[in-house]
Amino acid sequence: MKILQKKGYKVERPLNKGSYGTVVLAHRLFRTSRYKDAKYAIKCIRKPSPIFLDEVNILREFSRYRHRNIIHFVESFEDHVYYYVVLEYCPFGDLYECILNDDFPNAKNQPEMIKDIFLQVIDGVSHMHSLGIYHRDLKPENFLLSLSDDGNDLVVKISDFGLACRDTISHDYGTGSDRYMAPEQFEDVDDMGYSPRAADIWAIGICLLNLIFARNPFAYPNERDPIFADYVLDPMTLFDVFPTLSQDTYEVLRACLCVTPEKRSLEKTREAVIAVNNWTTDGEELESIVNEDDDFCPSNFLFDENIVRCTQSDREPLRTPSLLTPAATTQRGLLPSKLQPLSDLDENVSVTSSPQSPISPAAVNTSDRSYDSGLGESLKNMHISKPTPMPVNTKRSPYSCSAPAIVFPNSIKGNKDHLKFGRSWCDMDEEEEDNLSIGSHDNFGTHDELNAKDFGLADDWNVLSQWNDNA
Ligand SMILES: Nc1ncnc2c1ncn2[C@@H]1O[C@H](COP(=O)(O)OP(=O)(O)OP(=O)(O)O)[C@@H](O)[C@H]1O
Repeated sequence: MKILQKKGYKVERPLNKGSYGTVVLAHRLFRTSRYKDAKYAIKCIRKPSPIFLDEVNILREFSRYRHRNIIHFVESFEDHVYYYVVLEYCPFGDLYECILNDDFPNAKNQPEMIKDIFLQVIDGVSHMHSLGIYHRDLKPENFLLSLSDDGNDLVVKISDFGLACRDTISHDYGTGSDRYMAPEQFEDVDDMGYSPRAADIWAIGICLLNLIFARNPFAYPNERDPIFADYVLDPMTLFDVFPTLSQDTYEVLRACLCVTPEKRSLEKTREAVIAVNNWTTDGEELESIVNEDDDFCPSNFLFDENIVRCTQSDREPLRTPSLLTPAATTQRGLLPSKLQPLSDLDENVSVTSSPQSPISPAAVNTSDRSYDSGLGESLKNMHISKPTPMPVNTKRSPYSCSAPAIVFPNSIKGNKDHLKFGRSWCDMDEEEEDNLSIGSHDNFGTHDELNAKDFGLADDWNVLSQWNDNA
């Protein structure tokens, strides 16, 4: 019961709730050379857990081959109720939070920062892949933010390896989060499996669009999403979805958001990012914006180190269901058995013409349907700052009037022995959301006496409080 205390940690407050348990902030009761930091994040995973061992094994490997852009694992232990994973604490939140709160410097005003952040993401992913580890759930929620040791730089840390694998070919279709999933990862098209490496590269392409536009391009990578369908036919339709998309950004996407997995390249993505002068067409070039007075300074962005910026449990939901292995009876039956033949980013496509309104095959072919019904509705629901609640266990097809509903399996909350799943905390059902809606952003940041009940963390929090109190 008092294992945390015995191990030298005192829990301060819950940080957030993930699919598998609660993450708490704890400080060390005494420091040693091994435990240099004052604060740690402890992921408390309720037993039984399908992911604990795999995640810890992968985290251990990262501690042998440390990288500044991968979360640092400290130790793990367990009692009869929980597994505990002790991690370095990232006090400045995750990228999702920054995008959602609009306090992440935007593409127009801080283009260099977007470049820096994204290059760090690429570095972290590249290191991970060099160790033969593939994340499969890369998304802004899993990019935590910290400061460099000298306090001058914002450092991105890739976290949450609960869905990571070492398979070069995976058959776990539907693993990850719909909006970030590569098409071949989303559903089984030809029973050939998919490359998790290539799937990760696709995901970071989506993350880049999140960073620049605070939106997701696709609700899910299936042709029943009209925007994705158009993209498959002609990638330049992205210029319709994001009217201020720059040619530079498009060049980056040409390297990572290829529908054909084999064409995705992390190295080419990196080269294209380095070459970016402007992310959007509504800003000036990087050089003219970043002058001496306006130089990037993390402390301006990050404010007070003591403010816990991450993990407000009341943050607006960004619907990104994370299914590890969807049940056989799920949306699979509702999806077309095969994707249409996929076109790709065409190396020969002329991109020198005005990118704003490409006359694309998709646009021509779909002239008889209401584009608004798909695009407008889709964008409305995809805009990160105005998310629409979409309970996990109810029909969800807000993207297109014509799209059949996707029904999540009831069993997702039931017997999990046969169904390993990962739900982002923001994909909770309505009942859970009601519990969360009471808390406020300010309260979380300013009151140490956190009312955990208001944040839906009551169960775990009460147990953890008892451990501390009884100690
Ligand atoms: N080291 C950390 N420092 C600060 N906050 C953290 C840390 N680790 C996790 N968190 C917070 O806790 C949340 C949940 O953590 P994590 O994603 O590891 O759990 P999970 O149960 O695997 O979640 P998911 O539902 O995404 O699968 C994160 O989104 C983040 O807000």
